[in-house]
Amino acid sequence: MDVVWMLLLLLLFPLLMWTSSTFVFYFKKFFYVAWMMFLAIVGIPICLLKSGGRDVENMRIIRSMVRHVKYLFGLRIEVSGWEHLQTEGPYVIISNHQSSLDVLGMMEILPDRCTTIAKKELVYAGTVGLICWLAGIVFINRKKTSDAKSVMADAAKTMLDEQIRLWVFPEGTRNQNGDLLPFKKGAFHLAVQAQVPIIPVVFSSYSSFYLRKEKQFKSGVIRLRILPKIETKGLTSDEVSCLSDQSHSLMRTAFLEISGLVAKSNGPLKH
Ligand SMILES: CCCCCCCCCCCCCCC(=O)SCCNC(=O)CCNC(=O)[C@H](O)C(C)(C)COP(=O)(O)OP(=O)(O)OC[C@H]1O[C@@H](n2cnc3c(N)ncnc32)[C@H](O)[C@@H]1OP(=O)(O)O
Ligand SMILES: CCCCCCCC/C=C\CCCCCCCC(=O)OC[C@@H](O)COP(=O)(O)O
Repeated sequence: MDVVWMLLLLLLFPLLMWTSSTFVFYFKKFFYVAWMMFLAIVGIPICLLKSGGRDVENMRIIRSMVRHVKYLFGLRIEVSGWEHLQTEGPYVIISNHQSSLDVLGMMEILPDRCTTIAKKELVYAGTVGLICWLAGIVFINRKKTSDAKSVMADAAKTMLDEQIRLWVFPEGTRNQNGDLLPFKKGAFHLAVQAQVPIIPVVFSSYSSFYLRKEKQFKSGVIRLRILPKIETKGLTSDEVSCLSDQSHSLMRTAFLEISGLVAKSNGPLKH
């Protein structure tokens, strides 16, 4: 009887993959999480052997382990503006955030000695959480601004002491509304406190291949544009709002351009 069920399932699987885009969506989502968990199981001992504990250098291991994943999902990543990452010393990278798939684009361009700021809940994500901790990811409690601010102030000092770069998602959450959300201020305070440049990175809209609400996950292209650095030397906390607005405007323009979208007088966007 078990064999009959097995055969039925084996027949049903390709049929569902062929006929149901919803099935494909859930299968790919499940496979993405499962594969990342598996990669982390392999990566954790490698990190421990190489660096003996929590160390930003472990990000190199994650980077090299994750780079093939785009092929498994039929995704192509086109990067422009590489020259803007040729900057010595610490800096803050800011990017828009649409989905956990952003990790694929992130690992495509992640500079050496660069880690990220993430919500504290991620540390509990099983093996992925553990490898994130080992790679020096800075966890913040988004619900407690004062805690998050003090963790980020410490991060500003560590960046300088240990020559570390930090990647921040200034929208503060995942967003697939076809536009950028208003920016939170943490990334800009961080850069001003450390007096380091900001390098904006923009991911094109995933709406042509990945739609959460419509349950679609097809093959597609992610365009990644690295923008010129924005200096913060001499700026004070009074100029943070201005810096945030300037970055938002530059990134929104790039987002629209590389996504093939047009803005309707700052309102909703159309293809
Ligand atoms: C082998 C396989 C392995 C696979 C593993 C792959 C690993 C890859 C990991 C990828 C991880 C991706 C994770 C992504 C995320 O988790 S995104 C979510 C978390 N990130 C953020 O939220 C960052 C952005 N948020 C902020 O920066 C916020 O500003 C925050 C600090 C959290 C505060 O939030 P909030 O209060 O809601 O917002 P405001 O910005 O409006 O701030 C309120 C006032 O506080 C002032 N402020 C903010 N920050 C600071 C600061 N650092 N210092 C001083 N003051 C600060 C801000 O100016 C506001 O005051 P005013 O209104 O200006 O007076
Ligand atoms: C004990 C098992 C728990 C299982 C949990 C599975 C966790 C996911 C595991 C693998 C996914 C691939 C690695 C991606 C890491 C990226 C994390 C991410 O993108 O987090 C979302 C966060 O930016 C914003 O979240 P909100 O939308 O604001 O909330």
